[in-house]
Amino acid sequence: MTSADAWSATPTTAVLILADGTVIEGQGLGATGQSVGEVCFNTAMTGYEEILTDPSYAGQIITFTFPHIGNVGTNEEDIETVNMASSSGVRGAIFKADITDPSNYRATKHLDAWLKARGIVGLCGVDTRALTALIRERGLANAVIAHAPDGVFDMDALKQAAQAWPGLDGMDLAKDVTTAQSFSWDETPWAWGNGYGRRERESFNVVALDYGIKRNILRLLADTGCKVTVLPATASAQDVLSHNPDGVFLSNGPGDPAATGEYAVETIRKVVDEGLPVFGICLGHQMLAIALGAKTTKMHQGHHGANHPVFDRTTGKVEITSMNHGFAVDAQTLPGTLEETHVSLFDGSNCGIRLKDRPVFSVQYHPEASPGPRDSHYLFRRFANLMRERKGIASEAER
Ligand SMILES: NC(=O)CC[C@H](N)C(=O)O
Repeated sequence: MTSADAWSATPTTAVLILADGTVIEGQGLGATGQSVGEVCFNTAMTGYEEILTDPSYAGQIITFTFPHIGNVGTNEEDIETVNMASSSGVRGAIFKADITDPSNYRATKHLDAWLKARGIVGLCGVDTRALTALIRERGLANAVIAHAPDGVFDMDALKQAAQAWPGLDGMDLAKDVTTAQSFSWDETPWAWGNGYGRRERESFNVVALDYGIKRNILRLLADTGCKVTVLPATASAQDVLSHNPDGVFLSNGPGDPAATGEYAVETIRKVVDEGLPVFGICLGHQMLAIALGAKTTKMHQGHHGANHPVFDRTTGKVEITSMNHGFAVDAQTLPGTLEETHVSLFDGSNCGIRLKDRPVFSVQYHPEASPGPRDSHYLFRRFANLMRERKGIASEAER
């Protein structure tokens, strides 16, 4: 069937079809073809390139609520993906307005061409407010996004594909985006890119477990004085300990933490038992919680944006954070050994934990931002202080 409307000046060349049969029509951008995933919405007003290259979005189609996306083009420095060999990132992108020509001195490519080159299907000319309202009402939805320049779509087949997709619940995607080989961050060509990491090194030897790690995490760890060795998600505790780390970092990543737990949980548990300082972000936070006896749940609409207020129970301070998660740690299931340190001021959901008797802590949000505010960068310094403490070195100011 053709859905191009003879009365419309802009014929339909791309569609989004939700598993319940809802059809949203617009104009295609980026790659042609079709892709299946969970539709979420991100409320950030800046940083679309960093969002689109965050490996945690694997299996998801992002609706940008900010209407003008693409105005500053794209460049090589704002890519957050570290494992460039991984192809399984974001599944699609939805914008309100068509993409204008870039107007920024850093731009090297138009977002449309960039999406095409990365195989990301795009849809624009859509009422993103209505789509966001729909997701808020009905919850995160499985869907197919399709782009066909001739405007010909097999709607039934697309709907069936959306219905047949099992969804993120129970899906392990960290194994798809993690690095195949361990590597040292210092030796990667982009490590020194953005002015981070130039600080004189202290001798912190940090192992980062890569479940879908972002570049800015590595930059900030380096900036805090860490020499970072990145290991694949499936690394055993023995692998981790063979590097003789001063601390272990658990990264963000895509998919359902409960499904990722199989190989990661045992490693995390053993590392914690060793008494090593541990710092986890997002998926790393969720898996740390699972490893220590708590449970995670799927959220109704998730948190994706750059202005989420979080309350730090330990200091009484509020920080504005960057978030990207569709699962959350159920605070009701935290064992007595764990303390809830941070909560979301939007919905009260858990945003941070720490072990009462060990140097182990994690947060649900993204202190590395990229994009987003820098309020939470202090957590990297907190991690460094835990390592200093263990080595008998005096702590430095967190903020
Ligand atoms: N950014 C992340 O690490 C996301 C964690 C997990 N995949 C979630 O959606 O909750």
